[in-house]
Amino acid sequence: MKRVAVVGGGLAGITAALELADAGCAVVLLEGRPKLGGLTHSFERSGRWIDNGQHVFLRCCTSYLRLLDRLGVRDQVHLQRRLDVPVLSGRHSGVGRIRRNGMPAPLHLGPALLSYRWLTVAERIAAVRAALAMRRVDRTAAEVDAQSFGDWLAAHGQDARAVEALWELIGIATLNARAEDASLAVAATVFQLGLLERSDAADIGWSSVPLQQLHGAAAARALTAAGAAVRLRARVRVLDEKDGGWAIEGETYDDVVLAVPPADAAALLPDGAVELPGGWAEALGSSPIVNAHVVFDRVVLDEPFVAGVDSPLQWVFDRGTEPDGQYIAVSLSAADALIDVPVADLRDVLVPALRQLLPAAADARVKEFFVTRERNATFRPAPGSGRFRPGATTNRAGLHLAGAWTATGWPATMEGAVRSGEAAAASVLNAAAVPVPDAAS
Ligand SMILES: Cc1cc2nc3c(=O)[nH]c(=O)nc-3n(C[C@H](O)[C@H](O)[C@H](O)COP(=O)(O)OP(=O)(O)OC[C@H]3O[C@@H](n4cnc5c(N)ncnc54)[C@H](O)[C@@H]3O)c2cc1C
Repeated sequence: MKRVAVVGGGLAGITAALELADAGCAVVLLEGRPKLGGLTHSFERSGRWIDNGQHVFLRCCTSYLRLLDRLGVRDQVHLQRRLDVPVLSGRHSGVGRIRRNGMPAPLHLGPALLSYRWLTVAERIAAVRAALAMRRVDRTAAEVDAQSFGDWLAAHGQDARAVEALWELIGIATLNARAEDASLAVAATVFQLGLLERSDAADIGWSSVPLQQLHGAAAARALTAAGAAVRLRARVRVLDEKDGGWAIEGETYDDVVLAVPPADAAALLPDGAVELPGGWAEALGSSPIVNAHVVFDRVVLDEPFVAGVDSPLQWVFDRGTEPDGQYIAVSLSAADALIDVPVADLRDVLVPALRQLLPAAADARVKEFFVTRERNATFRPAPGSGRFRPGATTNRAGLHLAGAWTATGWPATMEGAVRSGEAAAASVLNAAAVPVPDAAS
């Protein structure tokens, strides 16, 4: 029986550990923090469960959905029957909608784009043309990775308004980067797999329960039931090669899966284990996400979520109505300019913006306002970042890598993390990864 240590208990490590335990390996999962779930976690505050940041997924996230099945929590997420995003403006009244019809791709989005309220008719036609051209981008080519998504949009007739009110509406939330700062290859992955290749791919899903319950707690149960040992508060500081295996804190393993963030991986990897340029972890970098949590004294949002244009707000989520109010989360991605702004200053900007976007909030009283900040929420999917993303198999026998930042082709998402965990498990088992269809039926 192979003895495997999985270091890191985020979605990547959870997936690798479960797959390896299911395949008959003796698995020990070592997580530095007191709970599993990594960047998807929750905490209790004033009697409410708060997620560190709103998370959504798409129907095309087939590996993530398979993990939810394995964890026995698929019934704890909600998945739209059909993509429908209400888009509100901070300057004008009315609702634009990005939604699909029942037609096959790419016709499923045509009517919505051609009637999209926040663009002129000429911009809508140009957007349809660009969307069709985006279907043909080779997302696997290194020269495409080196190009900027923003440059590509400009070269395909997308003006600043179309970038802001359409492409970045989706792009910033999924890439955690502005178009000009994002690799065309990573953007093409999102738009091709998420929107343009299958009509149902972009139906949006979200958890109906706190993320800690959906991922961390469910994973601890599933791993224990599968015979894996879960060790919390077990931060790994050194990885030693020993007798053809690997030693961690005095115990030896045949294989190790390092499923930790890039900087932690760089610190633990032996010299020469990956063929990446020196300083790769710093070069990959990280990008922040800020969430503002606002409790109003009445219901102000009667949709599960809305997106904003002409507004500092990006996406606004209903986090639950309460007997005397509603809890709203505002998710702000690519938040470099906001990550260090004091709470009071964020409140001064975001609460008036909420009142402008949501008419029902105009006279509502704010009962609570607080902020969660994730400085290292994702790696930066900058043009050329692909060359800093290693695959699951390293140059050292028995040493494997996982994490949303590894070479999955995806931006740093839950789907990317789970896919990387699958790839690492396949690398340990010395087997080809089981091909996953790109979108669930
Ligand atoms: C606020 C926010 C919003 C997001 N929104 C979305 C979204 O809407 N949709 C989406 O798909 N994705 C979203 N993401 C991204 C998604 O959460 C991540 O891509 C994914 O969870 C990363 O999983 P991971 O396992 O690769 O890494 P991590 O979750 O970072 O897990 C790594 C784990 O390793 C542990 N660790 C580190 N060093 C050591 C060590 N030396 N020893 C032991 N353990 C160690 C860490 O404690 C951590 O638990 C969001 C992220 C954030 C922060």
